[in-house]
Amino acid sequence: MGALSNKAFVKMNGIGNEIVVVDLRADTPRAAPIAADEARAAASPAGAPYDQLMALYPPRTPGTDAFIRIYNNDGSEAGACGNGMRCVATLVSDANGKSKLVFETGAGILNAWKNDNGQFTIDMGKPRFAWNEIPLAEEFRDTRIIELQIGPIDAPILHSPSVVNMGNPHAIFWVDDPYAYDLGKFGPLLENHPIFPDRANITLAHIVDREHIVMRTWERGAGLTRACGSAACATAVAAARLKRTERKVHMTLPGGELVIEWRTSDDHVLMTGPVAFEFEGRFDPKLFEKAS
Ligand SMILES: N[C@H](CCC[C@H](N)C(=O)O)C(=O)O
Repeated sequence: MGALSNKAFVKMNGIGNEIVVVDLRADTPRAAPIAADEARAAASPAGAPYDQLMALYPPRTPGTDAFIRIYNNDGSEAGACGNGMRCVATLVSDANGKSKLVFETGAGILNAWKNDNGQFTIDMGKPRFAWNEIPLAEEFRDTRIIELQIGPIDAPILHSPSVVNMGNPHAIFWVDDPYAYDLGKFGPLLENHPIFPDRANITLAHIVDREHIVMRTWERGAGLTRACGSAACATAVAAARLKRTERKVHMTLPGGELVIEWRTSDDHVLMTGPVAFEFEGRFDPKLFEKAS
């Protein structure tokens, strides 16, 4: 029997990024990682359709509140999910009354804290820029802009993205209007481009001024979403690296607004924004009969 069968879940969203949270911390014996076909079954219409599922496991490192595994709706696992982390932080804080929390994910340990307005800030850690850390399939000495294009060779439709690893791989294409492109068509081509051996999240971004960026994202393993928090972090960092913005910017995504700050003192990226509760439910065991 899989880890999700008959398990309670909370459906939330982080500015429209569809998030399902499952708390497996009290399971005995300790809950197993969620199999890819089980994650896909949970995302089906008879389950709880999501962009990301955040599964909470008992802490692995003393002093942390939970170990978190993040699943995309195609069953793949991700190292980071900014919007999902704000959802988890809100739930855990509501339950234990703490306004400062520490979580561990596949990408490392991260801190979260509640602001006076009730919104959570997530410390997403340090961005990484080396070509083999993104990762890219071939060496680029400068990842602020890399050579990559789609469309006709002499009139490319999208070209010259910035690349950043924010716990997961991101490519950001700078455009005048992120809504003027068929991202549903180009997103999968770029996500699966051979230059990205681990695939990549694909963002189209427009720099409005030195403190404001408009963007939208085709997510690796989840497709078009209304918001991707780690992409907002990656985009803010990439724009600041190009010296086109300040290190603190507000970001407009299809589902809402985030504030991103790339802190000078330690190079960590801080993401702040709202979350919303939608409903609670329980996964029907029948969903997983065909899943392993
Ligand atoms: N929606 C998420 C990102 C999910 C990451 C995922 N699509 C991947 O890297 O595989 C966010 O708010 O950061």
